[in-house]
Amino acid sequence: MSDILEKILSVKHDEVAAAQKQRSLASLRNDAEASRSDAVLGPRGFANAMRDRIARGDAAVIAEIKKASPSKGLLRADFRPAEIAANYAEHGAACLSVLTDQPFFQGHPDYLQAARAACVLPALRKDFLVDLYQVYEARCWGADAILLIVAALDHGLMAEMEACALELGMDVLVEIHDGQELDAALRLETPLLGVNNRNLRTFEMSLDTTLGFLGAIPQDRVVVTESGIHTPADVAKMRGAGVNAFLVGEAFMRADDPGAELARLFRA
Ligand SMILES: O=C(O)c1ccccc1NCC(=O)[C@H](O)[C@H](O)COP(=O)(O)O
Repeated sequence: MSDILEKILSVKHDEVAAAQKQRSLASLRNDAEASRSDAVLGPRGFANAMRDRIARGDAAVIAEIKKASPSKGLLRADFRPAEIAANYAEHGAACLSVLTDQPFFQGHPDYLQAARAACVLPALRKDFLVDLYQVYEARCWGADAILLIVAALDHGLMAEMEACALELGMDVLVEIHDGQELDAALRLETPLLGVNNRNLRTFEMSLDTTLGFLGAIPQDRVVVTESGIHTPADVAKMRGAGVNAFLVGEAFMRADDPGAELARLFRA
């Protein structure tokens, strides 16, 4: 029986096939290339925003905007992406992560555009990318970075997608969860290496997943701990181990005031 990740990936292949019937790759690529020099859509420098925070001694927080998730269902009924983005920016987020997946996370490409327009922060297209077509889409929608999940991709295609993203001026967050995936991630150029504490097939969660990788990750990579960060103690545990970059969704989405919750978790 297929797990949730397999189901998501199958839907993504169908979505790409359907989108390509509406609009050719060549047409999409033209707009993606033109967007590089667009005053509004031009890339904002996701990796640099992360590195700047860390160089100042602060935590670099990628604050996520997600309405729902497969593991937890609806997270936030009163969901206004632009307001949330501005609120995150006011409270010190380094970057945004915006779900564009609709069937599993109730996301939308419009949310990415609205969030980005509401503040100056760079934004990640948070979705399950399985095809170059989605990389061009991401840039057309104003994404400053894309997520590449090692478990979801053939390694040759992953390298091609990274090269395409970099060529378009976007950064890449590469995501791993288990040991065999690290080598493939390190073959990419990106400095941003996400370790997902959530097993995307079983939803099991352990912050020890990030901690277990630390000895094996070269110093020139920025380790981003992803998922399951809920308390100041979780943040302190990570920072104590030398992890200074975070991707947080649920804890903020469930709070009355997501930005204030960000400040509360990361104040120290
Ligand atoms: O969040 C899920 O339920 C999920 C299920 C299947 C694949 C991916 C999933 N989440 C993506 C993420 O990794 C998180 O949105 C992100 O790391 C933030 O996690 P959290 O702070 O725990 O919301």
